[in-house]
Amino acid sequence: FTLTLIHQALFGPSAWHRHYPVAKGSRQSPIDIIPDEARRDSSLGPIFLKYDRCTSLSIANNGHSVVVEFDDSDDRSVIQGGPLDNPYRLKQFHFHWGGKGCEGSEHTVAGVGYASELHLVHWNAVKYTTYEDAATAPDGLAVLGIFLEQGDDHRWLHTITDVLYMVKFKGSATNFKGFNPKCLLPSNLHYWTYLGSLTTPPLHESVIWIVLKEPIVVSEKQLGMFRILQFSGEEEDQRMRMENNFRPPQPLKERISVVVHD
Ligand SMILES: Cc1cc(C)cc(S(N)(=O)=O)c1
Ligand SMILES: [Zn+2]
Repeated sequence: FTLTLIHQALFGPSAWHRHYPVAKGSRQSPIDIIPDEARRDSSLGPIFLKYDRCTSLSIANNGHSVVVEFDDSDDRSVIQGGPLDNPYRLKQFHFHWGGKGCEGSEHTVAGVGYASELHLVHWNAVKYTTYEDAATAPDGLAVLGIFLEQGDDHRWLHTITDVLYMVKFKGSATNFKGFNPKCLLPSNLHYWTYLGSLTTPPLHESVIWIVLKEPIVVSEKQLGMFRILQFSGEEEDQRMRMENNFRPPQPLKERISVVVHD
């Protein structure tokens, strides 16, 4: 327990500003979304998700989360519409979660967190030639955030939780082809959107955030499967269970507010 506290103090969110001064920037993520203060913008339309099943490639443990990578060499799997000027290509998705019974989402809604949060990361391949270039540009990335609420078993999440044992340790990866993330979407795509950042270092302020209002429901058992993952590598003797890998909400600063579409 004390090891975790020391680890948090040295490497956790409150220490990131030492190596990444942008951590105290003007458009940091996540934030606490206050629905009653969200502005309506009639020019803001619905988002469209075109996810082609055959672009998923692999699932990996990168020491911070479990990530499913996609083939982003063309526009087969994209998000478009809403606040976006052009299609953004799906590159990867990953999760953030808490400890047993604790909250683990990054964004909160009127101060309330969810059990977990799924991030589908897309990049602007129309304006930028590589993901790396897009990741440092103010309109380079579009991340779709989906809350996971604890309840009944999710019908499709087992396709991910069933293979987590294969990527238990940092640096491990395995084949994960033919997965369509459409099965992880809630029934409606009403969303809040605001300009923000990556929520883990390097914290680039390059993300147009689109956070869905409706959570998906997953069971405590399925959430518990994420906690078999380790922050540490197989060879490290200090076993560090991967949990509470979320950044707390950051100051809204001069961002007037979030915009809502429903
Ligand atoms: C460091 C980092 C990289 C990527 C692609 C995405 C994020 S996040 N959690 O903001 O979606 C963080
Ligand atoms: Zn994330």
